[in-house]
Amino acid sequence: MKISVIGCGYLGAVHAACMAELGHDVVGIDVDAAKIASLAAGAAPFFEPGLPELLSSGVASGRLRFSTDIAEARGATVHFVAVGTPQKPGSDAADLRFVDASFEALLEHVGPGDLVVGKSTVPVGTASRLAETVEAAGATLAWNPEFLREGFAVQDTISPDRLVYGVRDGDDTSVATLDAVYASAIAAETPRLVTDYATAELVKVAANAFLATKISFINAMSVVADATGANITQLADAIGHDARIGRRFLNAGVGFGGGCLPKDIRGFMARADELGVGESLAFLKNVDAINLAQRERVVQLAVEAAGGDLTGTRVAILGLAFKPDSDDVRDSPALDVAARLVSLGAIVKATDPEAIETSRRVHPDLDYVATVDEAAAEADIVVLLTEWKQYRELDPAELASITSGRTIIDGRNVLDSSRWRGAGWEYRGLGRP
Ligand SMILES: NC(=O)c1ccc[n+]([C@@H]2O[C@H](COP(=O)([O-])OP(=O)(O)OC[C@H]3O[C@@H](n4cnc5c(N)ncnc54)[C@H](O)[C@@H]3O)[C@@H](O)[C@H]2O)c1
Ligand SMILES: O=c1ccn([C@@H]2O[C@H](COP(=O)(O)OP(=O)(O)O[C@H]3O[C@H](CO)[C@@H](O)[C@H](O)[C@H]3O)[C@@H](O)[C@H]2O)c(=O)[nH]1
Repeated sequence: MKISVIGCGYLGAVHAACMAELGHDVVGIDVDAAKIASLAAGAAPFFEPGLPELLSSGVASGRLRFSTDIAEARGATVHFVAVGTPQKPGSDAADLRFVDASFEALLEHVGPGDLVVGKSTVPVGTASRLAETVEAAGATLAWNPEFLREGFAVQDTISPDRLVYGVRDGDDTSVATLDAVYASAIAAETPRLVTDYATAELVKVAANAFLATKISFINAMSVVADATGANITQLADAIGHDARIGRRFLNAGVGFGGGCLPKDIRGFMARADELGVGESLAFLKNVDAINLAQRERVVQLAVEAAGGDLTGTRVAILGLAFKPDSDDVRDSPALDVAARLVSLGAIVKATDPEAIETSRRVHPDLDYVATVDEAAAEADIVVLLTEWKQYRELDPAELASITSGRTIIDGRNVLDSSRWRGAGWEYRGLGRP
């Protein structure tokens, strides 16, 4: 099939490359000329495992092209829209200006019978509004929310755990078109749910709200664990054995960040307010507040370790990305904590395997170093904030040979506390006695 993908960021670039991998003829379009130049050369403009291989093979095969010219969408029959929907400046609501602009530009180039497919995460009600303009242009709209996780984006796109198609009632043609797009997943019997627009939009934000709630639940438990000497990891293991609860997304730590969970729960609350049902989502305010408080807890652990005043204390920060296997620092708890420690007078050296350049764009003032050794040299306190594999596997004895202090703050609760204590370190986690 001939496919266009409008918006080639963390979602769209992966989607375009995966669609080409599945055998489709794909053009990816973005207004960011630098991003398109990189993609057109077969190089990933951000870190995502598996993406470089798909880009280079797709571009080499001729099945994958990139352009800044929206007119290149002409000729495709399925058009995915994957532009950003960030938080509106000064508000909790989603900013739809990129969605509106991309639809306006795209609709000048769609043909009769084309299918426009919304992938961006949008406030419920957006699709039915956009459907009118799409239909006026002779095309049809479907909303097909995306559930991929950064770090696993390629596998999540090729083999999703479910597909959701939001379509007009009885629109079997769009369902058949999407089934053809996702033929390999359909053949693998991936659950596929056909819904109306509103349900498809809500499925997406409800899923993220649930995940955020699960993380804040365990983080709230970690506060109680700290107050009682209980161990949050054992608690999570124990409740996680209950299949109704499940162990995944019960890792207490510095909390959730990224370009999705934080802004999606806020956008969901803002939309619910507009709909007059804000009270029903009031609990999400606590989810957000608990999450942000985790960052402060880590900062306080550092203040305590420094004897009450961080002025002049040398702190090594390990990890800046919002999660491992990503260079994304949008709303990253790690980068936020690093900046707060600096503002409290600490002398911070920060490192990350992939996220230094992206961090530098947000906080050019921070002192970035390439390796753990450089960050930890002479440090009084070491703070682990993103659980990259290489940080989880750190050898406490080796690290002790280069640091001045012996305090490790495990902001992700991933280190073996007895091993670190056994090697002479003061170990501090969140809810870990
Ligand atoms: N990142 C994820 O893991 C993920 C997963 C599921 C859903 N989503 C949703 O997908 C959407 C995109 O997220 P993202 O993380 O890829 O954002 P992003 O900021 O990385 O990418 C958005 C891209 O859209 C481009 N763009 C903006 N206006 C445009 C226009 N008029 N025409 C063409 N391109 C335009 C930008 O230049 C940018 O490259 C959001 O709604 C997000 O909530 C993201
Ligand atoms: O037990 C856990 C699990 C995750 N996190 C944090 O939660 C954040 C989000 O993690 P994750 O959900 O794995 O990453 P994303 O790539 O942001 O993916 C989420 O957001 C995407 C965009 O909407 C959705 O498509 C995905 O389904 C949804 O998981 C990260 O900061 C993690 O460190 C925790 O603190 N504890």
